[in-house]
Amino acid sequence: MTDTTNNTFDFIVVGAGTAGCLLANRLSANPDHRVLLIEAGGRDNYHWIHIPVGYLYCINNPRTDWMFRTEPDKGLNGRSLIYPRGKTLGGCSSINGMLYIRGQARDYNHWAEVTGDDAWRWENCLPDFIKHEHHHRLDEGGDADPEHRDFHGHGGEWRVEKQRLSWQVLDDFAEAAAQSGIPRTRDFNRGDNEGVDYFEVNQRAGWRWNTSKAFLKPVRQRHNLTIWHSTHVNQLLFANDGTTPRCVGAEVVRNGETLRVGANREVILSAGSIGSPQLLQLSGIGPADLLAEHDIEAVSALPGVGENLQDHLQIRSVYKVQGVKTLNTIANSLVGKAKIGLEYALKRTGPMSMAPSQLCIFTRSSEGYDDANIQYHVQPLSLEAFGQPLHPYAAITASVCNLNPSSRGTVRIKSRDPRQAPAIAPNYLSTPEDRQVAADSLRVTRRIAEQPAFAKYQPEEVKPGLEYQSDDELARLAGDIGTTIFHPVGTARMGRDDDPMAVVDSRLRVRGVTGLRVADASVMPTITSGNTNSPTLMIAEKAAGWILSARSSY
Ligand SMILES: Cc1cc2nc3c(=O)[nH]c(=O)nc-3n(C[C@H](O)[C@H](O)[C@H](O)COP(=O)(O)OP(=O)(O)OC[C@H]3O[C@@H](n4cnc5c(N)ncnc54)[C@H](O)[C@@H]3O)c2cc1C
Repeated sequence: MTDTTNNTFDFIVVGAGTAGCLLANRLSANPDHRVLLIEAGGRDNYHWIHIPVGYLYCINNPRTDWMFRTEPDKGLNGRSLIYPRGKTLGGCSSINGMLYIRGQARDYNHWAEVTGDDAWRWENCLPDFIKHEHHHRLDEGGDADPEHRDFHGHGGEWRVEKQRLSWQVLDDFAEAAAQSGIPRTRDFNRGDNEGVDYFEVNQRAGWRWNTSKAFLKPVRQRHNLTIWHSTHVNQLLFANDGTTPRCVGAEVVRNGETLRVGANREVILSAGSIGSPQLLQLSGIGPADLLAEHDIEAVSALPGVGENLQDHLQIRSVYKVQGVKTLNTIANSLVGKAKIGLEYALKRTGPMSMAPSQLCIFTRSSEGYDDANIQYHVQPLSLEAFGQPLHPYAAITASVCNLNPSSRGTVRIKSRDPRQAPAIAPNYLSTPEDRQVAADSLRVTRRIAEQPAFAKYQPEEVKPGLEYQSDDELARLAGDIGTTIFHPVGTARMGRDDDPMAVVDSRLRVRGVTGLRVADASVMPTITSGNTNSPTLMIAEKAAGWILSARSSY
């Protein structure tokens, strides 16, 4: 191994994903800080990253995806899922659905309770969402209402736009939702997201807006910022002078060579909900029995590392429809495909500018809930599974997920080899409550589909199928048709000092060591009620503030 004393920085950020790109930007804003950002994937120069519909070609593609799979899952009737995670500059923000959703105020108030730190209350998170935001309704000539500025920002790096498309069948599904009693909303992001409307997206003029373009590109010229892509971090390095172990850098593989890089002040782990617990475990921070099983010397025995995995399981109902166009029928002919390509080439609009989902609904699966506990992603298309062809008939998909599942899974290394993927076991639908919400939410889908605005298309429930009616049947069917909506969180969760399963404290410092924080989706104690990208950016914004305000290393 080459020991490169020249490779010493003030801060090392591991992982140039959603959180890592923002952190590198903020930490290098002070020219006195030497910052190294390390990313295992390559540059984000693949054209399908930037054309919105290209997420279809980035998922399950080794050029942009880690190509993980879950363990066979009992709740999914033994199925194993592909489990995409972005492997390129921008991380998952380069391959995700671009949907901009913050969650609910109660999510963050709960984090504040769990950690005992009011910094996580909704009103104290709001400024960190707003800080980097550039919201279309606040543009000159935008249609912001007077309160909009209380909730949204303008002039930040993170662009939020309106979608550049419209579908009659989705307008009518939205009307059907309203007819079923769900209120219309114009903004999902003010703390209470109940309602129906089109999603807002992270795009700029019809192109994907990922965190690499937003936070890295404008500052790449900074002399104090070094970006190493195509560089795999094998493990974190610790100095132990008999007191508390201190994280002093990382071992990386770059251009085929194994190197050590040093950090004078802090290492910030932003490798995501799979990569961060994997790296902690490989570095001797994890459950004592797991470390012993792989003969890894314990630096800090923390039983919570890799536990508490939470994800949203989307249950995809498919409705065949009559007398209206969907993407299935348009894209199934050569002329249709050509028209779609031409529209995007000329105007950056239409299906190629499409995020994976267009219409959003937050509602309750049953009367017993005080707030929305399920979310819909509705699409004017249907297919058997991602990567497979569209069905040959006109159809829509109404995918519903339980926002606050009680099932918990794990991420555990399978060997000491840093190149070997860890075992990912989400344990979906493993609690009676989650199975009940799954069954009830399928009934809510049916109720919406029965309303006059949608019933006029004579919808036929192809999946799961009206022959299934009981709780047990619907929960089992949910296991057959359910799949990840790509939101793993919680595997290095924060908590109070006396919480044995907490991995980091409320300021994201790893327990039992110094010089190391985790700042990414893995620190969430509970999953947010919605999509997880913007909450992760908010976490990174907070972390950057805390790191910069610390006078020296702690
Ligand atoms: C297909 C898909 C669709 C999604 N759709 C949406 C959506 O529409 N809206 C939404 O809000 N959220 C969505 N999400 C979720 C959201 O994108 C993630 O929650 C968020 O990006 C997580 O950010 P992160 O910083 O925690 O991790 P990541 O963005 O995954 O960043 C981690 C980075 O660390 C790197 N890394 C990992 N291990 C190592 C290592 N050993 N060495 C060096 N580098 C390493 C990775 O390559 C990656 O770049 C989606 C995710 C996916 C995958």
